[in-house]
Amino acid sequence: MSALQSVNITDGSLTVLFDDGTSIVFEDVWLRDQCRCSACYNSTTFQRVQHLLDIPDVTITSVEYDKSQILIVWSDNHESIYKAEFLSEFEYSVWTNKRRRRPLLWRGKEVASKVAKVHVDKFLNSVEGAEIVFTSLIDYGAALIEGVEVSLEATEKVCKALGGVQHTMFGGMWEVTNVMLHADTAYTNVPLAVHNDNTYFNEAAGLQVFHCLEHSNGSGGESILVDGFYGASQLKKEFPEDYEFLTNFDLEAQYLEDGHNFRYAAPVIRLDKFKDIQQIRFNVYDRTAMAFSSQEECRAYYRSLRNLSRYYENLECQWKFKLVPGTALVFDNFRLLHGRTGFTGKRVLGGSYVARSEWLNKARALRVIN
Ligand SMILES: C[N+](C)(C)CCCC[C@H](N)C(=O)O
Ligand SMILES: O=C(O)CCC(=O)C(=O)O
Repeated sequence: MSALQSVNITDGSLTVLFDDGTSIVFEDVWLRDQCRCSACYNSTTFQRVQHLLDIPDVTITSVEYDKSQILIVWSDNHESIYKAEFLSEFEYSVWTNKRRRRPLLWRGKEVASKVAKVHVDKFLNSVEGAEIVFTSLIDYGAALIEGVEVSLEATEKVCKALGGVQHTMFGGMWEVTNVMLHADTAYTNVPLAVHNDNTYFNEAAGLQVFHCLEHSNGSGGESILVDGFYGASQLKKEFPEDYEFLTNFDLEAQYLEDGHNFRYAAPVIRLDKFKDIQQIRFNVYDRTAMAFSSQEECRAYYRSLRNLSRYYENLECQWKFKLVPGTALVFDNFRLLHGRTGFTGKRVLGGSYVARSEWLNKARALRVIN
């Protein structure tokens, strides 16, 4: 941990030099906003006591410090203490790097040997087991939970431990069979090209959990996963203008069913403020018929989607495997695309969605991510 070396008041800000050479300039309003005294901060709820508009317009009157903390006396005679360890977290590159992720991109079945395979008892009953699963979800976007009793109830316990059952119009825990419970081809036995779910929701499901509860009197029904971030990264290298288009153009998607008309438009490749890929929303089936502002925009739409899709449809980029009863697959619906081969016979897929906020919360609580 960096110790304080010097502290200087420079009109309206404080320049703090740490003994590792790091220098950070803090504005007075920021410092007052971070005061952690009992009048300014509720240490039980981790919330500020006062409104932003009630932060007084004050100046720093005096500063005292040693290696581990700073005492500021304000022009309204309020006193604030700041620990060196707290302040050191706000060096911009340190602060931003803590929030950036570096997923381990993968291409095809090589990932099978890398994703976590954890027994359900270890996942549910040990911190280590949970850490392994969430680390695999962060690194590769998938994990396998083995030894799960072949029932929806046992699968639900896994979904809850991942962050909770996310309820949508499809229900909470669902059983997917080739019976048209909903107006969607998932409830058939036809092949499904790899896709992300819920491109028509304002926020897509975070995780999907698939547990094949039964497949009898038939064949096929293999699951397919592909790393959506890998494909998008390849598109950026080989077709940069298409990448640019798909990170800016709002593609509209829709889900229609009796009594339901979900519709949402967003980029197929969503970037965060660091220009890192944050989400893929790729589903060839749920696209609406769109009007375009120009012929060029229309042709860019088809060209860029097809170029991206070629990575996702490239068999060398796909991990194809048969889910068997007892093993629950969990994967990141913001990153991985999933699909299946056609099948015959009776096939029952149990599972649920898990909201992104909820599973990232679990991963953060485990300190798998910041
Ligand atoms: C069965 N389960 C609820 C998982 C999916 C339901 C259909 C999802 C739709 N095909 C989409 O891509 O969003
Ligand atoms: O049946 C499967 O294996 C997957 C179905 C699917 O893609 C979905 O439910 O979104």
